[in-house]
Amino acid sequence: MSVLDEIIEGVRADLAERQARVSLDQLKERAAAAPPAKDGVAALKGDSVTVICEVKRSSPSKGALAAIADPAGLAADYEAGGAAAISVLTERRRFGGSLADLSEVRARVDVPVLRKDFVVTSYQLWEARAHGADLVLLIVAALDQPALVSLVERAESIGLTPLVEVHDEDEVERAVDAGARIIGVNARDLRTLQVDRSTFERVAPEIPEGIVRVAESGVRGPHDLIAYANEGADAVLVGESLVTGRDPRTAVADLVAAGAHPALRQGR
Ligand SMILES: O=P(O)(O)OC[C@@H](O)[C@@H](O)c1c[nH]c2ccccc12
Repeated sequence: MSVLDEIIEGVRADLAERQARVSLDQLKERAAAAPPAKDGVAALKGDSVTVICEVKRSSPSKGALAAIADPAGLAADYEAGGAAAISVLTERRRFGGSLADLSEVRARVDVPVLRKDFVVTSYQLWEARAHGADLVLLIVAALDQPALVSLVERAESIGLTPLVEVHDEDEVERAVDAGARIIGVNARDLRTLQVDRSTFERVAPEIPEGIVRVAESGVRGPHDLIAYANEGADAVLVGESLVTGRDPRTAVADLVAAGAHPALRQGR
């Protein structure tokens, strides 16, 4: 069994517990009371390379990264540094996250918020919306094609913008066929946890014009952002280097400044 399979097994067990506690109707009521979803595509696309900053306590590859007692405070620092969106890991067992983190972050920031989890059923989309998410991660490697297609459609129909994650050329084709408007190329293969920064360069050219291209994982600082930008990234998604660094606000500001450099505009 791959790491991804193991994670999903745990996600399904936790999901069954929540489903027993909160009915879909209740979730839909909460979603209806949530503030309307913000436009995720508009937030990520622009003249500059934008930065999505992640709230992540631990990871399967590295274990504990940061305690993050105040996820909303961290998100506020990210926003003050110029983050275009905030990603909140809500998976509990391996990443130490929760839907409460998502709600707290949502209440604090104005930029769009992404629910980062292992979504396998539309119940989780309603949860995301009920807790104020604007974007939701859908991982191609975790879903068969009919499930991917229906989750993309359902997400859009309830106002959520899916960020569809791929890590090879075949998965790009599946994401495009499913109607993705934002595709994230993850340099970390979730089956092996290996990070390979050349993945983006190889896979991104397969993403058709007009779809937002996000480079995910392995961004240590401005030089990695610039490399991804030169390979065609519209946005980068950064977690570990921000949560383990001393000054997240300044670290984000440095990334945002690099992403706004006029030299990057050529060829974009
Ligand atoms: O911490 P990093 O290397 O900066 O990576 C962030 C983000 O890309 C990573 O957390 C991630 C990308 N896709 C995922 C899917 C599930 C869980 C986590 C992820």
